[in-house]
Amino acid sequence: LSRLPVTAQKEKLCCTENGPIRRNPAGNVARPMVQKLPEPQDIKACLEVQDFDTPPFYSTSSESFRNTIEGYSVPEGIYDPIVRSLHNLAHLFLNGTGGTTHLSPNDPIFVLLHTFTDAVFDEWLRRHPESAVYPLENAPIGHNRHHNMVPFWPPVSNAEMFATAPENLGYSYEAEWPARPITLTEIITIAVVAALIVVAIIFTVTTCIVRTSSNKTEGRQPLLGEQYQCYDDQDSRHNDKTQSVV
Ligand SMILES: O=C1C=c2cc(C(=O)O)[nH]c2=CC1=O
Repeated sequence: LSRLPVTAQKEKLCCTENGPIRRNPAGNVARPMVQKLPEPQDIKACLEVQDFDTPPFYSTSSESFRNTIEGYSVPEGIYDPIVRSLHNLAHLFLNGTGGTTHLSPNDPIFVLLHTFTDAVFDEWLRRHPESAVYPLENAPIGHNRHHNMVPFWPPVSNAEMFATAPENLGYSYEAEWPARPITLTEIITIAVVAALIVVAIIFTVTTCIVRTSSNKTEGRQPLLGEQYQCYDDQDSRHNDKTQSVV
């Protein structure tokens, strides 16, 4: 705020009762758990949560990607009422306008935080195409698949926005994501391919050794081996003019 022109500093940036934007990052001494920001490994962990959402499709849902990225679960997905992580933790860390619901959009960090949260969601959609299922019913009002998102106009449903960005929405995120863990199927495939390569190598090497050694053995044999001697004996018998042939 101090970097704004003096006139802007005196003005209310937005029409709230809260006055100018306030930040006191990591300053909430009453809540030590919100004195830190989320870590990169928290992003990695939440990207591995399998299901998009789980009953009751609320802030108490456990093992739900939606509730985890929102920040009501530990980053691995287990719901814990005292935990604040990821998106919520970033809000609460700001400890001021940006940490107060309904005022937080007044802090410009809001846009960055929510854009990054959407980028994580986009990456999750990409990694879990098989379990990317938006709740059809039983979610709170406005949060079922075909409900329209309030307050957008013209109306747009949750289902329409439950889509990967570049392919469906016309924008993309430039972010480096932690490596995806190898799945069991991939481990089995790699093991089978590696085993086949090892067998092929052993077969090739063995064949070469056998051929080389048999070539060597053949090479050492006298040109006139037993069979040639045999022919030789026969020939000499035929040629022996002293023996009568019957
Ligand atoms: O502005 C917000 C403030 C929040 C505080 C929490 C919390 O978990 O206590 N969550 C928030 C979300 C916001 O958007």
